Amino acid sequence: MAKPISIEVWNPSGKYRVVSTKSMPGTRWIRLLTDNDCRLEICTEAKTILSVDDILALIGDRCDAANRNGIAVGNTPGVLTETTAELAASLTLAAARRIVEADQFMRAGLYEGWLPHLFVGNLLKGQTVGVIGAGRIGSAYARMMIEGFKMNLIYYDLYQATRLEKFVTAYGQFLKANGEQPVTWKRAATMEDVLREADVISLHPVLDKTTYHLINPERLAIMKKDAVLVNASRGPVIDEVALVEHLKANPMFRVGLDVFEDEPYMKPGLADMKNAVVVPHIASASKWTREGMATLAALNVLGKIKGYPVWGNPNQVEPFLKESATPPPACPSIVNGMPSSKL
Ligand SMILES: NC(=O)c1ccc[n+]([C@@H]2O[C@H](COP(=O)([O-])OP(=O)(O)OC[C@H]3O[C@@H](n4cnc5c(N)ncnc54)[C@H](O)[C@@H]3O)[C@@H](O)[C@H]2O)c1
Ligand SMILES: O=C(O)[C@H](O)CO
Repeated sequence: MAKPISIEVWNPSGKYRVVSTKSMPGTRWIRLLTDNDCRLEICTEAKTILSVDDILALIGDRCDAANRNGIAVGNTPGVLTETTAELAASLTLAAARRIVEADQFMRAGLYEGWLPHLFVGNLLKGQTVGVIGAGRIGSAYARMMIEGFKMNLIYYDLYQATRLEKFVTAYGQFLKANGEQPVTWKRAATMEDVLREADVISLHPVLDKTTYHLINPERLAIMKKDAVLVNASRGPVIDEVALVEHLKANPMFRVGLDVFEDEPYMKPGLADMKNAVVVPHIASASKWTREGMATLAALNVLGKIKGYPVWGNPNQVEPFLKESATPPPACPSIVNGMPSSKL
């Protein structure tokens, strides 16, 4: 039997019991629930990852009907795209321009004056950015790198990224009309083509059996020796043991990682590699996104309680996020199609 889990309770006399496994940023999500007759229990345990036993202890045996009939599962896809893409772009720059190494050098008091060879890195302008998985985040990242740094694009996806291609074509024409070198795009026939050609490669596929260890020793071997590899998708997309070996053998090869194969742990040796920039799964950690996630999660719960239908497009959720407006009568995103009457 797991030990009791500490909680903070809002609106104790509320009719509907809502359990949040984490405290979340902002207060709108709390207000939305408590103003609508919910008793909100927020887990206040210091540990970040709750075990299944912990979650069972939190939910307790008071959700029998929900357990028997199946529980609606909601998510919050509409607010993560740009924030996650921006972190991938930050990792790209940090790795290409050796920001973390240089920062550590400076703080260690090692700087004795300007030197031509001090922390020389890679220029992005005019180079090729490779995107594997050109969905929502991959496409947003590609646009940032193309528009921001005038990089050419090569991408690999199972589907054609038509809007992205149109954007690059139009931006290329704009640059040309202004007397600048136009940017170009190419849809690669194979993932290997991207790995061979690109100077920067950012991974944005879903994690499934087709993308597990997508980056393996053979594929690392075909990448440019001074390439930059970024992963803000899911850790197991990279064979991290192979990556550590590759980083050791190729000091000019750099990576930026937001996610790890055995999260929260890193594979042995990774933490010692100066050519790796590592951050603790913070890609979605902007105030706007995290407050948006909390609000959308609360509205999924409320929508189910009130019997609202599911919103038509879970990626277009602006009407739910306006502080001053009443949210639409809908669940922003329910992924298992559980009807409201089942609650
Ligand atoms: N680090 C974070 O905090 C964070 C935040 C949000 C999402 N994510 C992760 O980012 C990734 C992308 O999310 P998204 O919202 O853009 O998803 P998405 O579904 O919009 O895009 C994923 C793309 O991957 C493509 N794909 C699937 N299998 C592939 C394969 N074998 N090879 C190449 N492409 C393939 C799909 O066709 C799709 O275009 C996911 O893995 C998601 O879990 C991470
Ligand atoms: O990785 C993700 O999907 C988000 O950052 C957390 O939900």
